[in-house]
Amino acid sequence: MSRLFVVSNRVAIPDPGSKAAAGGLAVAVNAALKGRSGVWFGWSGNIAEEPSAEPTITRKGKLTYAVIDLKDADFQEYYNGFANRVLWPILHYRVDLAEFQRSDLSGYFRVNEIFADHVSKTVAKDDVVWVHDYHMMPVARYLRARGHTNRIGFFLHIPMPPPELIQALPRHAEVIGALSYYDLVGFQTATDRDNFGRYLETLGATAIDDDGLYQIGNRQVRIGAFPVSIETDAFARRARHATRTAYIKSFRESLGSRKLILGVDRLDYSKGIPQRLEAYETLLRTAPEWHDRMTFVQITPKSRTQVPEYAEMDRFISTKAGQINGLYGDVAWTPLRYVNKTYSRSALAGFYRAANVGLVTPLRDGMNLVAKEFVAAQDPEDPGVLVLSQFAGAAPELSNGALIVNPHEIEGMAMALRRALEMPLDERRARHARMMAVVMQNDIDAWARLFLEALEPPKPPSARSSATAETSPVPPALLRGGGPASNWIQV
Ligand SMILES: O=P(O)(O)OC[C@H]1O[C@H](O[C@H]2O[C@H](CO)[C@@H](O)[C@H](O)[C@H]2O)[C@H](O)[C@@H](O)[C@@H]1O
Ligand SMILES: O=c1ccn([C@@H]2O[C@H](COP(=O)(O)OP(=O)(O)O)[C@@H](O)[C@H]2O)c(=O)[nH]1
Repeated sequence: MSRLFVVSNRVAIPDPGSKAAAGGLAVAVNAALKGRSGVWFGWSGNIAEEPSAEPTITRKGKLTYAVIDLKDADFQEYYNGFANRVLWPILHYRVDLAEFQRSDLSGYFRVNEIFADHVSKTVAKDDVVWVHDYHMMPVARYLRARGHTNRIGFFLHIPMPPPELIQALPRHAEVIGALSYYDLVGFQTATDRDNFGRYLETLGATAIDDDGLYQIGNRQVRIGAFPVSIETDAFARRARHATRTAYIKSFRESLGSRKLILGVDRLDYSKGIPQRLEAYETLLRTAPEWHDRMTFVQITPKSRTQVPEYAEMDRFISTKAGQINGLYGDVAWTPLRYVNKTYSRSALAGFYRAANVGLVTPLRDGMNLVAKEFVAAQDPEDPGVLVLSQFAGAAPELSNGALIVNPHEIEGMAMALRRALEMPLDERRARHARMMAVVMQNDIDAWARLFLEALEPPKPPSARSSATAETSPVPPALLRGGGPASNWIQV
C-alpha cells in the first residue's frame, strides 16, 4: 500500500509531556493519520540561524515526523507576514485588515520552495501527497516543476471567499491559482467549494463534469467539500472520564450552583470574541434576575502574538473583560472568567461536559472543531446547548440542533444566550441527539477516508461505467454538484 505524505506548516509530534496544540489543523491531521503509515512533514516551530539542511526525524509506529527550522526572516515574511497578515484576513473576508508587502510574498514563495525541495528529496514515486492549508498553496506547483507525477491533494482549513474578494489579493493568480496544480482541492463547506469554482472560471477554467472536475490549461483539477471533524466516539469517552477527575470536580464546585457558559477560542479576530463579550454584557444589563446565577468562562490561548492585529485584540479584550467584571461583579461573584492559558484536550472535554451553554460565535471560521467537541462531550441525558454562529463552517452540519446566531447582532446573541440558559430538558435532549447523530456519522475517519478516496487516480472508463451510485466512494453532493454540504451529512 502506498504511503501518505502529509505536508503542513504545523506538525503535532507526539510528546506526552507537551501541551496539546491549540489549533484545529494539528488536532485533525493527527487524528486522521492514526492507524496509517506515512510521513508528516512541516515546520518545527523553531527559529534558527539558517533553515535546516536536513529535517529532524521522530518515528512513532508506522509514522515518521520530519520537521525543519526556519530562519527569522522566513518566519517573519512567510508566517507572520504573507500567511497571517494577508492570506488569513482576506480568506476570512477581512480585506480591510490585510497588510500586503512584496517582501512577504517573496518570503512566502521562498519558504514554499524550501518545503517542496525537502519533499522532493524524500517522496517516493507512489506516495500520495496531502498538503494542508493556506501556508502551503504553491507546493504542488514546485513539485510538478521538479517532475513529480504523484497524486497530490490539498485541503483548505479556512474559508474560501467569493472571487471578488480573492481578487483583492495582489498576484492572486500565482497564489490561489496555484491550487490548480493539485489533483484534488478540498474545502470545508459547499460554499467555499463553489466560491473557488467560480474563481477558477475567472482564470479561464471550464467545468468538464458535474462532479467538480475542471480543465485549466493542460491540467485537470477536481474540487469538493469535505467538512473536517473530530474523533467523536473517543472524545465522548474522554469527556465521560474527565468528569470523574478531581480537577473537573473542583472546577464545577468553584461555580457553586451557577450555570456555566463556556467559550474556547484561540485569541483571533476571526473568532468574534469582542462581540460575544458585548452580548454577555447585554444579557447582564437586561436580565438582572440572572445575576449571580451564571458564570461565563472564556478560555483563550494566545495566538500569533507577533502579528500586530493580534496584539491589539489582546489589549482590547483584556480591557473589556475587566470592565464587565468591574461593572457587574460582586465580592462573591465574578461574572466572567477570562483565561489565556492553553488546556489539554482532556481538561477541555471536562469543561465542555460541565457547561450548560457552549458559545461559539466566530465572524468567519473554516470549520470550528470546538463546536463539534462541545456536542460530543455532552451527557445525552442532560446536555448543554450550543449557540453557534451562522458563519462557522460547522453551521451547515449543526443547524439541526444549535441555536444559530448572527455574531454581528449583539441583542440577538444575548437573546439566544438567555434562551439556551432557560431551555427545557426535553428540547435540550432532542437538539443534542440530532447534532450528535451528525458528528458520529461524519467523524474524522470519514473526513480522511472520503478525501483520500476522491484523490485516487481516475478509474479507466470501463471500470467507471460499471460502478453504481451506491458503490461510488464519494457522495456526488460532496463534489461540485448541488446543495449545501449538509445535504449528505445530516441524518
Ligand atoms: O498554527 P497557528 O498559526 O498557531 O494556528 C492554529 C491553526 O488555526 C487554523 O485552524 C483551522 O483549522 C481547523 C481544522 O480544520 C478549522 O476548524 C478552523 O476553522 C481553522 O481556522 C489554521 O487554518 C491552521 O493552519 C492553524 O494551524
Ligand atoms: O486551550 C486549548 C484551546 C483549544 N484547543 C484545541 O484547539 C482546537 C481548535 O480548533 P478550532 O477548529 O476550533 O479552531 P482553530 O484554532 O483551529 O482556528 C480544538 O481541537 C481545541 O480542542 C486545545 O487543545 N487547548
